[in-house]
Amino acid sequence: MQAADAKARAALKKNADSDSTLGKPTDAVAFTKLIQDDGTEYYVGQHAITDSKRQVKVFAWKAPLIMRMREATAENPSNVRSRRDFTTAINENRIINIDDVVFAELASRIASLDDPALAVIEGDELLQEALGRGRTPELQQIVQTIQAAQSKLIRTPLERLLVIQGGPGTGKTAVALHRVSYLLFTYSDQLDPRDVLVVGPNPTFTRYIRQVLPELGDENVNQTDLQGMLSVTVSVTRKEEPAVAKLKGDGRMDELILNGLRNRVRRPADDTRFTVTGRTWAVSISPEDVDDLVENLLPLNYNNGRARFRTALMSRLGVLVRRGFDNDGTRLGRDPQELLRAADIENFVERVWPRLTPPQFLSELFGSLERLVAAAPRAFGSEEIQLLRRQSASRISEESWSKEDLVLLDAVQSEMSGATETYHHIVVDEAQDLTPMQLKAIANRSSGGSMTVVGDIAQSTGNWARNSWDDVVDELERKYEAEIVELSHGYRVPRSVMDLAADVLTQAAPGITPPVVVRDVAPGPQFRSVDLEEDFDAAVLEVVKAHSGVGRFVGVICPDSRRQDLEELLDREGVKWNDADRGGLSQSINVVSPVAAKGLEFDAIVIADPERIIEAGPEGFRMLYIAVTRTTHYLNIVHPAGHLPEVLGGTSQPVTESVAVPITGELDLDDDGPSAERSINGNGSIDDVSISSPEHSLPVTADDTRPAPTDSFSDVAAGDRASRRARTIDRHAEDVLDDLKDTVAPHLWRAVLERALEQMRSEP
Ligand SMILES: Nc1ncnc2c1ncn2[C@@H]1O[C@H](COP(=O)(O)OP(=O)(O)OP(=O)(O)O)[C@@H](O)[C@H]1O
Repeated sequence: MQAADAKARAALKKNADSDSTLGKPTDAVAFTKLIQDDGTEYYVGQHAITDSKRQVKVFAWKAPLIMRMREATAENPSNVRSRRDFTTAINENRIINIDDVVFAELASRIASLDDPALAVIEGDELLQEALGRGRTPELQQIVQTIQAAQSKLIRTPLERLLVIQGGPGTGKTAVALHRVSYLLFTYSDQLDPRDVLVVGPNPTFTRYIRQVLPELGDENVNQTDLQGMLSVTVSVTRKEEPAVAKLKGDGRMDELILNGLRNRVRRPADDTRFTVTGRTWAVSISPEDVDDLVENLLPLNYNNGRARFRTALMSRLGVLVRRGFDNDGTRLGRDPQELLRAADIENFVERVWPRLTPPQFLSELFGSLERLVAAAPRAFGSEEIQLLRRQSASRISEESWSKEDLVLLDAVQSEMSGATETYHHIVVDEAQDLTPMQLKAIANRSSGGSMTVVGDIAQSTGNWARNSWDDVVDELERKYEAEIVELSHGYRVPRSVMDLAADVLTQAAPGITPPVVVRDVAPGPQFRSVDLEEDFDAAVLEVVKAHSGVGRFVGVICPDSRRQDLEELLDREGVKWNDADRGGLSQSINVVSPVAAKGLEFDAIVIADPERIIEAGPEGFRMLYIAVTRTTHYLNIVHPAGHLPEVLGGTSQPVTESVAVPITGELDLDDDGPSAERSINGNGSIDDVSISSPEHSLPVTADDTRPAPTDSFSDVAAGDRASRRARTIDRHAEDVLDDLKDTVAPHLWRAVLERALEQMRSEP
């Protein structure tokens, strides 16, 4: 049976969700039993199961009642006495393990602990088992182990602008997708899967996440990357200079486009005469008449305005024809408009209000300095206008377009037609990188402002790398005020790796706290120093093969400058590998650029030359932070001898163009940063000791964890620390000055700085 409308479809789907035939016969019937204080029992599974009298035997995980009960914690059991988790054999509906949590008992056990929440997560066997599993090229659903903090976000009501901030691996993507499933279930009378749009940063990411919703029983949700979301399809053949790319993402481009379109409507310089069939006289339209006709139509979208202009013109000319007949004293026996020549009308409309396509408009705008100057809002500088100016191709089909142009073409399309497909709920992943123009394109597609926006400010890179959610929220806030909520536990990255990442974070995003890690995994980060440049790629390959040889899902994160050589070596050696920057992921070896690695995860990450990743920038430290945090288990860092960056415990100081300014949280000016004080010992665990660097302390072996520190280097370490601190302070001071210069008149600098210090001191 076909459902005629969205509501009926939703009702059918809801019924189907409680149909015991959903899911495979080998799926677990239920995975949890919740028992309330009064003894009532609730079985929970992937799908609801009802008996012949339509009594629910097993509740779907996403039923609001169940979600609320699963948020029970030891401190706040909310009428839930105990929870029993069942583990079933894979592809066999047979229980192989049972784990019981009795909340009162748990409460007394953890009462004395420093961080009870963490202790509970660490002690959650089912979760730990799930996190320890090997990864695949597709993200998996997490219904059985959703954590209380995640559940609260999943359950946030539909009509919200929810922003989820969280460090790497805190489950933001997983939460956003499970939220979609929850919303489709709970608001099935208002929300059809086709009303939901999930937007990711690139096609590889979309492929990586696309199975989660169908696995949860939700087909037909639109999942796409940003480029795929746009309404204009032209192929991208042009790469912009960074300054041009940044400018084209600027929100002011919207106004430039609007002005540019309005400027295309032109009044003729002289009167225009229109022949009247069968008459010796003609009717004419003056420039002032055109002004009158156009005035009220300009605020309409361009195409609609054009159509209305044509109608208004015809009716005005009709009046003039009728008047002419009256003056002649002749009877007009038909519609006066029929006496006008269609070609004359079309030519005139085309002269005043030309028919345009988005590519034609943009090509002509960028190709004319005069048009650009006329369209540029006052805030545009002359250098900015020059940045946009380019030679138009002689034929529109030969014009070259950049990916930044695509967003502009989309904006032109929407200004022209006023019609963009809209969605009731939009999920935006990796939102921290989006340009204002991209954000506008997304906001344009939201029918009422209901969105789930996820990302991590510390991983914000690109031309619009940012240090807060403020401007993102400004672009997206229409009907609802944004609620920014943070996830603080990291489920992906093992502790020893996150400790290393935390050192990188001090440079990447000072002031941001790394996630609280919930698992330990041996062996911790492994370092490999390579003496000769000609041996470098072979050393990377050796490490990669060691992982792929035992069936691990490997990501090789490689800076662009090393990419071609590495790819050639892989091909020469006949190694099967996959280019993760184009298309999808393969089960075994995937070569990926730092920026495309965002959002992905692998069993093993091999970083080839971290120093070059930092130097390639922009936001090189953030790129390295992203690279380090992609692993669920193994991390290998291969570097040329003497070129291990200081933030990873080496001695090299990569030359970077930009250093992120502090973001949030307290500034601890006396903090030397953990990188100066920590080292990883031979077992991969971390000791709080002072050392200089592994390269000073021991000869570098072929494949080595960072060696244990020795006391004899503590003086060097102190000296290093002092000079590093001085350099860090210098850099930040320069950043603060740059910001001041950009935003405050010079005579106010001192007062502003003094006031800022005062405010900092008075903050709790
Ligand atoms: N409650 C959970 N139970 C089991 N696995 C979980 C849970 N939460 C998160 N994970 C797992 O942790 C990993 C990281 O999750 P996810 O990719 O959603 O994190 P993220 O915050 O989006 O990371 P990034 O910032 O790197 O994009 C995934 O493998 C996910 O399945």
